[in-house]
Amino acid sequence: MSEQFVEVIVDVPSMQTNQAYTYAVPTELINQVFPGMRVIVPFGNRKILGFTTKIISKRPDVSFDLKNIEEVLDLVPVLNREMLELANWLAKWTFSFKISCLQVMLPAAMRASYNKSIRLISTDVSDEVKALFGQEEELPFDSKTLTPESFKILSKLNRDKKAEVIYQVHDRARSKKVTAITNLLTSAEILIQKDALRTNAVKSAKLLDFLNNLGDKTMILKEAMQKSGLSSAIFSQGEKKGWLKKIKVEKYRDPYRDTKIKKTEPKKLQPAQENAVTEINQAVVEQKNQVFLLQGVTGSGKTEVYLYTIACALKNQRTALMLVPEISLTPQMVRRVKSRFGSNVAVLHSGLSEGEKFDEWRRIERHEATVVVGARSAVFAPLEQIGVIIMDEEHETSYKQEDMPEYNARDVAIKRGQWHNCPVVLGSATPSLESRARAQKGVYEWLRLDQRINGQPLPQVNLVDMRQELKRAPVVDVSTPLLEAIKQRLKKKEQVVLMLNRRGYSSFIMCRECGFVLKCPNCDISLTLHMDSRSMKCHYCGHEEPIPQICPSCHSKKIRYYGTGTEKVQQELQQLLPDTKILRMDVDTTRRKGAHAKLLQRFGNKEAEILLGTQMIAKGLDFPDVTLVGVLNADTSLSLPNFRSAERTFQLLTQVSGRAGRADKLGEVMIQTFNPQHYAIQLAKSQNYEKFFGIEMNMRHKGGYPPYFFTTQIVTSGPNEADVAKKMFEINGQLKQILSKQAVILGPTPKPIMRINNQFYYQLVIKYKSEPYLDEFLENLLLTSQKEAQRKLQLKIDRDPIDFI
Ligand SMILES: Nc1ncnc2c1ncn2[C@@H]1O[C@H](COP(=O)(O)OP(=O)(O)OP(=O)(O)O)[C@@H](O)[C@H]1O
Ligand SMILES: [Zn+2]
Ligand SMILES: [Zn+2]
Repeated sequence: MSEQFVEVIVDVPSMQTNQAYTYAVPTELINQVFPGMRVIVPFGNRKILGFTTKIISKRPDVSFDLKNIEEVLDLVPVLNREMLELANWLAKWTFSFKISCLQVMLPAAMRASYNKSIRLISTDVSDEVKALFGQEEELPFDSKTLTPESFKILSKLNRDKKAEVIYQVHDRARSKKVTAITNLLTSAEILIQKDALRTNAVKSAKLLDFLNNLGDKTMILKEAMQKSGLSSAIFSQGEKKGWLKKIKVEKYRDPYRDTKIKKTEPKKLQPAQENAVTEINQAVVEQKNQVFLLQGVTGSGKTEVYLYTIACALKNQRTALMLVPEISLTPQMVRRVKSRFGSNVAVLHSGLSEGEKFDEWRRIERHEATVVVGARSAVFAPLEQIGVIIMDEEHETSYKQEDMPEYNARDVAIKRGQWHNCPVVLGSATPSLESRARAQKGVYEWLRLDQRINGQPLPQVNLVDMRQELKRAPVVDVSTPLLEAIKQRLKKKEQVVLMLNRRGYSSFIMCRECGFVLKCPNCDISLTLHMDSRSMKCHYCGHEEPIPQICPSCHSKKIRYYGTGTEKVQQELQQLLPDTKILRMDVDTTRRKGAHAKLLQRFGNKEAEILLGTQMIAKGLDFPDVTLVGVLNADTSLSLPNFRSAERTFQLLTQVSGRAGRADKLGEVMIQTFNPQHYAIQLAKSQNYEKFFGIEMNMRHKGGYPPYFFTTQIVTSGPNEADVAKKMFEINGQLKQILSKQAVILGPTPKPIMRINNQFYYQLVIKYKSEPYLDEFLENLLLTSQKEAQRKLQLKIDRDPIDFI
């Protein structure tokens, strides 16, 4: 008799379970299991989800009995060979567990949910316990639904073997079903039924006519009611008479069902665009894997270039993947792509519900959508035969995921380009130093768009020296020159965008008498003032408390808030400009689903003159009437202890400046700064990326930072500071033995925010050029660190970290 076995990666994120486990396939499932399917398997005393990675037809040589897989959740594999190999690579590259890499590729709805319940297996229990169960045989067993006391009692029962815990696995992936009708009658039968009707049975006659027209098609009931003008009761009667059948059919949850999008035609390309398109399309047609850096100033028509290359891929029977940062997935952007490629487009971003994401994913998987536009995780979209991969704003840090697996979508995009033999286009007005340096060396093909469309000049950028302003007037957020400029634009009925740079910045409370600052009790960070909820909140652990009226330390009443929040600026501005409508866009006003899109739409409809926001307004916006952009505080991101802070600041200022004067009206930018001499600010003023690149590369060279050196960061955390520090010094010692003289170790040091949620964080950073033993050492480190779970120590390894803070 033939036997089958499968290798399964189980849903237990730990190093010990990082290797595949072998299970037997029960007879009834033989030849129904393939690599890349989700299965439910017994594991210890539980049942859990797993992914099959390999089918084996020969019994493995082991001394123990192999357990059977319990259930197969998928009819066809949900991960193909490319994805399985990509997951292996990703796990190694990012020092992550295989299961985390497999899960990250699928929509959240396809992860299993686990329920635990507890059941009594002994009658010898206290009255307290009996009361707890009441009439119930089982109770849900988790610390969220139970009170802490009940949870303790039940846990003890389990330890005393008087109760058992039952584990259940659920597949959360559900398609949406709606009622549809099918006709059960032939035309001849319809005639007979009609003849038999009484003359006043008008509605039945109408239904029969409708069915006759419907023929053998299936129609969603709602639509049938609309088309026929008949009520659902009439259709139900028809069902009883045996004329029609009601069935359930699947309906995609379409996030864009309410948006009507007109078809648009490609624009006539300008010469620089033409040149870029020709180069990229040649690679598309020849199926040549090549990475392009498309460096184009803001408003130079990069997006139009992307659309041309997507069209070329489709013409060659291939698909296309376009990645954009979450924040620029604006309705404007989606509209631009959908208006060109219609229902071929699937959109994936975090604003969609779990169900919508699942349905978009399946449209791609079933080849019903051939163009994907999406944020970071869309890089794993299950497209086949990819003809071109595009990454807009390639320098954006949001392409890097913070949690395991800590991947950079740029690396994954390039990897997928190799698999599909297709070009990868990295686009930006301010490329990351890494990419720009590779273009210089010829590793990437370098394409440039140096002019704005129609030869429009880049906006004039002026600096406002806030040190001078301070001498003239007390602290204000909006300086006199900026306020004057705003007033002028308002007079001309033009629009203004104001940005408050909040990176590493927040408003906090300080006592003017004794200097006391209100801090989070769990973290080493001051609490942030939130006017909307009238409370102080910790941005790291969520702790919340009332705003103090008197200083908790010296009881003085002179406690007040410092720093600038968008709300405070809005209030201040509203007082200065009472008749002006100001829209505020920040985390607080965009929390609700679709709020981001609505705010932009209102601004686009000119319902407000001023859009005031955090960096989320810096990207992608294309509004023709915006002629003034103001930056309230250019410096906050400069002062962060981060080797990329100049690069970040330059990029942000250039991006936001690019929002001004994009159509036929001239644009102007005003940047308020305390460091007008700083090269990042000066070069943002002259909008000279190339010069900035030269200076910054020099700085990186001197400091030994990327792109000259690679970096890897190791972070250990735990509840006991001494344990954490000891572990880090231990690692430091081991590293010194395997690293060459060329490598440098920074640290170990406490992280700038050392304590978060009562966990202590220490880090060290390795800077290196080429270290043959490093990867293996780090993999081993991860493996052994798992055994330290008793001391509750956590270890995280981050290759190419975005920053060290
Ligand atoms: N060939 C063209 N002819 C006419 N208009 C064009 C052409 N290409 C692009 N445009 C228009 O010019 C404007 C700017 O183009 P686009 O948004 O593609 O620039 P971008 O380089 O992506 O800008 P940013 O990086 O600032 O977001 C858009 O309104 C776009 O419709
Ligand atoms: Zn906190
Ligand atoms: Zn005080």
